[in-house]
Amino acid sequence: MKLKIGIAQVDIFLGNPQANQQTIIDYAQKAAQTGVDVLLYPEMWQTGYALTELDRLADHNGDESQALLSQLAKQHHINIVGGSVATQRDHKFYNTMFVFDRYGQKVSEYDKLHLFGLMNEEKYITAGSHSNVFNLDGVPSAGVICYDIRFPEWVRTMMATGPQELLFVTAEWPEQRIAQWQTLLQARAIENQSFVVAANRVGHDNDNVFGGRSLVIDPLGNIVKQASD
Ligand SMILES: NC(=O)CCC(=O)C(=O)O
Repeated sequence: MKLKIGIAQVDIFLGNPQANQQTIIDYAQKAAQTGVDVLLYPEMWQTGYALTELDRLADHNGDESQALLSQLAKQHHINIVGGSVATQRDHKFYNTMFVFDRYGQKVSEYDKLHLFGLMNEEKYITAGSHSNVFNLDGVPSAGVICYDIRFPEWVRTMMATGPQELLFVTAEWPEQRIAQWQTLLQARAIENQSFVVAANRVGHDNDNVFGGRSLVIDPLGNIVKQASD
């Protein structure tokens, strides 16, 4: 099975879902025009890390994000690994990935399990409790969110269940640790003998400059493609 992968390595407007939704719409269109089978978006693409404004910004049950991603998947007939968005459920906030198949059907929903203290995530966000495996065009796959890649045993346990052949990673990974980004992703590819597809955002927010360098890595750890900063 051969899959053409699209990675949306985009900037994110802090606390501005409308502007960010337009970016996501534009990239789905570009992906469809170039025959992409699976499109991956970055972490927290609706809002960025506007964590102090989650009361106002978090997507209730993820309804708005899910409707948009489902519609784009169906309209363009592409699978979408929807990065992640800030969601609100039962008076708690989560960092949630939604995955949709080509027919607009949701195939997975995952709340980030390892919260990143250096970006204050654990002060505002509730950790998820389960892993994230799904099947896209017959390819067994898994998805993780940013800091999750620093937990190799946990990733390995999830990847071994299939075994999963493809690991999708969505991120807001700062430039200052970008060398670790690459090394960690190559390690996850090698130890799981799987492809790794990783989307990192570019641009900056009030606290961080983000490093881009989105990657596709083969099961031997070789870099198949790497974006710039
Ligand atoms: N958004 C994140 O989880 C960032 C993780 C990160 O930067 C790291 O070094 O780990």
